[in-house]
Amino acid sequence: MKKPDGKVVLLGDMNVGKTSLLHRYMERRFQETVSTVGGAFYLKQWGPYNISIWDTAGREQFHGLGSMYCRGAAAVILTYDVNSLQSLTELEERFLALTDSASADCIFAIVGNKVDLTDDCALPPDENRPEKSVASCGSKVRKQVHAEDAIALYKKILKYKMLDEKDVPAAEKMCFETSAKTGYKVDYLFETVFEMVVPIIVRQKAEGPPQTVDITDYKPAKRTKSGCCA
Ligand SMILES: Nc1nc2c(ncn2[C@@H]2O[C@H](COP(=O)(O)OP(=O)(O)OP(=O)(O)O)[C@@H](O)[C@H]2O)c(=O)[nH]1
Ligand SMILES: [Mg+2]
Repeated sequence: MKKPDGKVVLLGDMNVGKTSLLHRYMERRFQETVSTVGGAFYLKQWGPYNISIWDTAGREQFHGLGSMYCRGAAAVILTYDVNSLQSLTELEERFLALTDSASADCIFAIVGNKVDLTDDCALPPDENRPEKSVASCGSKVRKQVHAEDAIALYKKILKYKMLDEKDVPAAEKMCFETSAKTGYKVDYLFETVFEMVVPIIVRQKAEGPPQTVDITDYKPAKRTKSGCCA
């Protein structure tokens, strides 16, 4: 197997559509998924580089694995469901700290998935959208999370990382809305991220940081009396 030159990690709550987004991009289709256990990755050739794209499990009991997967990541795609405000809140409360192990110049993208379920009929036509299902809005629900909410989160991330807005890509550029089901903006998301990680890969290769996942770092979640993981 080819050795990856750089790493992109998808993080976010269970059920937001991380696996579906990755399938849509890599396999060019939408299919029923099962909730991810642990993590898995695809290798994507991008120019002369091999980029590993890690799909992680959103379920609470796998939470401890997240920072291990993020180690040295050149980009983290924080994913939420546009129909669940809670899934956006979770990104800040549960997932952001996992990115402490990412590369110091890691790129952050915030992605609101499942826009096909919303009544946002103002979606512009997009050539990446292979199906027509966004056209009808009749039975759709009002979006719970709006672009401004995602932009506010992006700004909080910059604060958390102590980064200056003028040194990083603009919030508007790094907040995406997608549909893994219809394919809406999925290629655009991944390709924008890949373009941005190339300079990071070049720097990482020059410096030679470790790119491997060390499973000895994984600390299992504590078991509660009821037998569930806390
Ligand atoms: N309508 C719609 N459903 C979607 C979309 N993306 C994913 N789903 C559905 O949402 C459910 C969860 O999708 P997954 O891709 O498994 O979610 P996940 O984030 O990988 O979840 P975990 O692996 O548990 O962390 C599945 O039933 C998908 O078919 C989308 O864009 N639109
Ligand atoms: Mg999954």
